[in-house]
Parts: sequence; structure tokens; C-alpha cells
Amino acid sequence: MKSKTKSSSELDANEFEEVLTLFFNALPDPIFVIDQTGFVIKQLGGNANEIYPFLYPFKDKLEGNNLSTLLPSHLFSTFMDTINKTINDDSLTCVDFEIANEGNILGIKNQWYQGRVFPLKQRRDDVRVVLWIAINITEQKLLELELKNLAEKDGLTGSYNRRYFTEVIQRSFLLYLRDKLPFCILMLDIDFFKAVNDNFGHDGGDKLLIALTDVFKDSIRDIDLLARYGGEEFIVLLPNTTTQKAMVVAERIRVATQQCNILHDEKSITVTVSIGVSEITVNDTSFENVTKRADIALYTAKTSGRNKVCIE
Ligand SMILES: Nc1nc2c(ncn2[C@@H]2O[C@H](COP(=O)(O)OP(=O)(O)OP(=O)(O)O)[C@@H](O)[C@H]2O)c(=O)[nH]1
Repeated sequence: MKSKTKSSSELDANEFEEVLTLFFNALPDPIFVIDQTGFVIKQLGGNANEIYPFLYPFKDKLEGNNLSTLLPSHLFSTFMDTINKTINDDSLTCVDFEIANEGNILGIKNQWYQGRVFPLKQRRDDVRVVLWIAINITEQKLLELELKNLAEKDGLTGSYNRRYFTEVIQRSFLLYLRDKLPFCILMLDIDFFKAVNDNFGHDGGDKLLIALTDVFKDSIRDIDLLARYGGEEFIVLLPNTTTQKAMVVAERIRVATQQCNILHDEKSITVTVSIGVSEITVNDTSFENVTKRADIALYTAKTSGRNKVCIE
């Protein structure tokens, strides 16, 4: 009987594995074989040190160790949740994660990765196993963050812009309809701002707007939302707040503004602010009813002498 002989173009299993290992090792993205306990069975590829700086410090320490000893606890949880989901669903799972790189020897800042995790049929000591490919997506993430920033923030002061504010107040209004969670609005307008520009130049005016943004932020809680509404007009959303408390916050902002003193070309600039306050009511049919009342209150503050807090 004629036995099957290997032709010169065929590889035996060992040779084939050798080629595959060479191939994987040449890949810039690291690939890990990890079991369901978080034990790293094998690491392949990941040779682009500049885009995989997280591998650099323990390049040779990954294999044979558990992720729990390699990753910070919050990342370890993310990895284990992803591995369990991949195995339970028996399908590809994708997860984005960020790795902090402070003090990294390569001087590279935080990096974002996407883990693409595939379930494998193989087991290690009866434990299921996955293939984890980590792809560096930092540039894409930074671009996304920059676009988000451009869409939501005001270029001069870094506070939120009117468009973002409108989105948030719309949601607050819907929450109010559902849960009756009250909220208040403060409409702020700097007094005689034109005179600041006239006396100190547009640069001086800009510098003041930036300084006042900090003053306003320092006077509100983290959950409150400050936005630049127009030129020298700002608006604050105070969630879960009723009129009485909103008046206290408005008064705090008014006093802090009066006390703010900035230097520009060795001259000091001081201003005051007028503030209109309003609270959502059961009769309101849109968030615009609330902002309209704050605007009317602001007008009253302006026409009754400025540097005042009024309510409507
Ligand atoms: N420097 C600077 N000025 C701005 C900016 N946006 C708007 N302004 C100026 O803000 C001034 C607003 O003037 P007005 O609307 O007359 O109001 P006001 O002088 O503050 O007077 P009252 O609001 O009535 O107290 C105008 O001179 C605008 O040019 C900005 O981004 N930077």
C-alpha cells in the first residue's frame, strides 16, 4: 500500500505552529490567551512599544501570571466581566478601556485600547479560555473627546455652551414631569460690560469673562451646570433645588462677582452682575417657560438698579 508522503509545499503540524507563532509575534497588537480565572496562558505580538507602553514594564512577566497581579483593581474587574460575558454569550465581545501611564518610562500619556475578545473551544485544567486582542485606539478616542468638547463647550471660557445647556435642561424638564424633581434657573448678565471693553479693550473684557467663569463655578455645586448663554450672559441650572436655596446661591454669586478684582495692563477691573431667578412650576409646558421667567426677572434686576437678584 502506498503511504501518503509530505509534498515540498506542505507543512507538518510543528512547522505550521512555528509559522503561526512567528506571524503572531510580528503583529504590533498584543494578543493574549487568558483563562476564565484571569490567568495569562500566552502572550503573542505587541511589539510596537510606542503604542503599547502598558506592556513595556512587564513585557516578560505576563505569561504565567494572573491579571489580578498585573492590573489595577478597576481594570481587573472590567477584564473579568468581559471574559465572563464572552464565554457566557459564546461570541465576540468588544470593550474600550483606558490605561493610565503617569510616570511611564517612555513618557507616553494615558492610552485607550479596544479589547476584542473571542471565546476558544480549548480549556486549561477544565477552565474555559479566550483570545484577547488589544488594539490601540488612543488617537480615535482623543479625536472623539476633542469633537465632544468643541460641540459642548464655549471656546473662550471653557464653560458649557448654550446648545449643551438646552439639551440638559430639556432632560431636567422631562425628569420633572416624571418625578416632580424641582429645579431652578439663574440668568446672569454682567453689568455695563460694554464699558469694560471700552475702557480696557476687548482683551481686558475677555480676561474678565474667563475670571468670572471661575468665580461662578466656585459658587455652585458640582452637580449644577454653568453655561455661557451669550456674549456676557451666563445661565446656571440648579437641579433638585427650590427657590429659597436658589436665591441663596444667586446672592453668593452676586457678592463673589462684586469682590472679584482682576489686573489687566496693571489696571484693576471690577464689575457687578444682575441675576434673574426662576423655578419650574406645575403649569409649565416647556423648559422655555422657566428660562423666560428668569429672563424677565433679570430685566427687573437691570431696570431696578443692577447688581441685584430678582425672582419671577
Ligand atoms: N470682550 C468681550 N466682549 C464681549 C463678548 N461678547 C459680547 N461682548 C460685549 O459685551 C457688551 C454687552 O453690552 P450691552 O449689551 O450693551 O450690555 P452692558 O454694557 O453689559 O450693559 P447692561 O447689560 O445693560 O448692564 C458688548 O459691548 C459686546 O461687544 C466677548 O466674548 N468678549
